[in-house]
Amino acid sequence: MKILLLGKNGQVGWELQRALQPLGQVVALSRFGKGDLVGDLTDLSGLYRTLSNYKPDVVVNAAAYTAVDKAESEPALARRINAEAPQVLAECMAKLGGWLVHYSTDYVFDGSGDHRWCEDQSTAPLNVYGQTKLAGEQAIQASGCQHLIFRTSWVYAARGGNFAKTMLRLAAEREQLKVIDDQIGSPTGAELIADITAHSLRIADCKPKVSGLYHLAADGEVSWYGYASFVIEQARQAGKVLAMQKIAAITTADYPTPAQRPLNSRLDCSKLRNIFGLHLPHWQNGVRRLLSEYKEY
Ligand SMILES: NC(=O)C1=CN([C@@H]2O[C@H](COP(=O)(O)OP(=O)(O)OC[C@H]3O[C@@H](n4cnc5c(N)ncnc54)[C@H](OP(=O)(O)O)[C@@H]3O)[C@@H](O)[C@H]2O)C=CC1
Ligand SMILES: Cc1cn([C@H]2C[C@H](O)[C@@H](COP(=O)(O)OP(=O)(O)O[C@H]3O[C@@H](C)C(=O)[C@@H](O)[C@H]3O)O2)c(=O)[nH]c1=O
Repeated sequence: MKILLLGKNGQVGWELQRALQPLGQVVALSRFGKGDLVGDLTDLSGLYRTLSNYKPDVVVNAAAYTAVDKAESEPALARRINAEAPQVLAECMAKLGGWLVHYSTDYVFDGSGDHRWCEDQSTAPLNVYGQTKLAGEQAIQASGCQHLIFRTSWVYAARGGNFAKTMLRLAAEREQLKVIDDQIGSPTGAELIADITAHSLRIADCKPKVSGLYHLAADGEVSWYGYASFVIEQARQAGKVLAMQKIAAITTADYPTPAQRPLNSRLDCSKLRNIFGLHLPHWQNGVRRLLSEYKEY
């Protein structure tokens, strides 16, 4: 299998570099590309040329515009990277007859209710990032290419920026933290996402019917406040000295941000479980592992 990985230095991209190796020949690109291969998702004609010449069997797109608040003031750039580039990738893979693996987000939903969202439920993103990610999904689906789109949530990894690492940094610097307690979701490790991707691709290679959209999030649920409390408690138990004396649970209304975020980010992952036979571990398992491996911590 000839695999082209885009976004190799992101949280998920970094883990994919490891997880995809056993599947075949992997060429991994950052935004700076390699030789004639273009890796910059803003360069649509360069992407088209790269895929047409290189002719991969699989493109795995881990590159994205992920700055949720900043996207509100850079909608054109977010759309280019999250929607227009995936459309080019999908149209090329439709012509080549290959697979496109792509990642999307819980932020495509409006966050109403307290149920777990299924893949076929109505989307209504509250912010620019979510709107552009949804447009990317839709372009891939419309292209007719064979695809695996994994909608995941609250991604963390030892490498890269994420909420858990922000909380550890703030807890080391400040006496008090205030964290939102009414947005509920499931922190999901990049390592897990990469391993599930590799497993699913192996199955997809012999079963083209699995092409489609899947929810992929760790089991269980928690608020950002509960997640932060868990991370800080684990750090303390491991002997880390923190300045933080108090962590206060606040509401979304108490923490205004440029981008509105959904209250209910619970994803129902039964489709992934049924089609691929995969049981996703509880979010605490992966977060414990992150903390035991995270060097600076
Ligand atoms: N992070 C999260 O909490 C969640 C992420 N997702 C989705 O999962 C996927 C992976 O996310 P994650 O690994 O966390 O994201 P990261 O922000 O860690 O990584 C994104 C990568 O995209 C790259 N990138 C940004 N702009 C461009 C560009 N113009 N051309 C090429 N590469 C570019 C970045 O490059 P550089 O390093 O050079 O900046 C970075 O390596 C994305 O599709 C994201 O939308 C879904 C749910 C939650
Ligand atoms: C730093 C901080 C954040 N928060 C809140 C703000 C926000 O509602 C929540 C998470 O903040 P962040 O900005 O880290 O997370 P955010 O960038 O919104 O995370 C999202 O990223 C994109 C890419 C996704 O696809 C989503 O699944 C999700 O992971 O925590 C606090 O309550 N207190 C704090 O001190």
